[in-house]
Amino acid sequence: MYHIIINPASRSGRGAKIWSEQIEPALKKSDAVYQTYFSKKAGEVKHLAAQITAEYKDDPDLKLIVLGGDGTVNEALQGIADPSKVILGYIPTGSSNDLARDLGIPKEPKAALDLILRNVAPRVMDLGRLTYLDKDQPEESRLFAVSCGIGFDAAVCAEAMHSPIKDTMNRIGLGKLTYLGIALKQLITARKVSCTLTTENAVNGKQTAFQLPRFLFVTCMSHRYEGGGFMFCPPATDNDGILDLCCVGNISKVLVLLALPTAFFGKHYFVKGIDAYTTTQMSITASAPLWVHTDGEVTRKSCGFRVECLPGAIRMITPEVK
Ligand SMILES: Nc1ncnc2c1ncn2[C@@H]1O[C@H](COP(=O)(O)OP(=O)(O)OP(=O)(O)O)[C@@H](O)[C@H]1O
Repeated sequence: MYHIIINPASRSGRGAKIWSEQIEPALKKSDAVYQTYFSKKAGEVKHLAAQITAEYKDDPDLKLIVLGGDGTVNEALQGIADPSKVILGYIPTGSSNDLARDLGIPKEPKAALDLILRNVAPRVMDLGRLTYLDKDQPEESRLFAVSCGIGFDAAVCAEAMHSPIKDTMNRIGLGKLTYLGIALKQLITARKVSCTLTTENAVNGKQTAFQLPRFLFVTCMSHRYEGGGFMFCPPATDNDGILDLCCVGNISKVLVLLALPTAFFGKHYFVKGIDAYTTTQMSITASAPLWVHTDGEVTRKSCGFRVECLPGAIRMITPEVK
């Protein structure tokens, strides 16, 4: 049986339409056995995933299908009791869809459903786990599928989540322009603070600490794309047990503006001050609290956190073995 969690609010309400006009009719025509779970408000996807995985905890191959954007998948991950028992399918209806982009899952929802119904063998995929280490606040962890980050990229997500024009722009198919506008504004106003980044060498386990004075952002990726197609980490592979980092240090904002379009093609490392690292786990301590995101979901500002790769933590329905 397929357990399908639906975020009707994804892409400013298009999720509901895609479900009722494309996915539900196709499912009814098929012989698939399924149960649906609609989120009614933000935060509910986590509870639905927790409820399903608790109720079917004895099923080692629980088929959990998420219809929504990257943020919906991220929320579902927070609720799944034991990811190793879950086979995750994804029907992308968000505006960024970076997870689907990297996995090769069709962006056309009906084609994504067809892939799920074809019953292809799932493959393992790494997850990341971010644990906040702020003093005076309880330790809290969040899983992520695509990436997590601190600084500019998270600030863009934070503002986009509450942007009054995002819905209107999404409705007329120009959602990406919202992000572009917010990114420009955030770039102008971004406060650069310093941080210490500690990585662990993926091969020999050796730890290295870097000082990044006045950094703009650090993103830690399991997949290649974030932010709607920016290929910040071209070598990132989601089943190698390694996380890839893109660190944007103390470079002029004009240079950042020049480098950002090249990041769509993964060519931004020509700029001195943008550096790539690989790690199995890393920690970051910033001199002031900054926004932090996991898969574009922003819940708080933080001065420090640890990130680790959870190799092969979940099984994912994808078109081909990478
Ligand atoms: N019924 C609902 N009403 C409002 N918000 C919801 C609902 N269900 C889930 N959410 C919220 O929607 C957000 C996830 O949206 P998601 O990122 O998947 O789509 P999107 O915003 O269209 O895509 P993108 O992030 O790519 O722009 C989460 O923050 C989640 O809490």
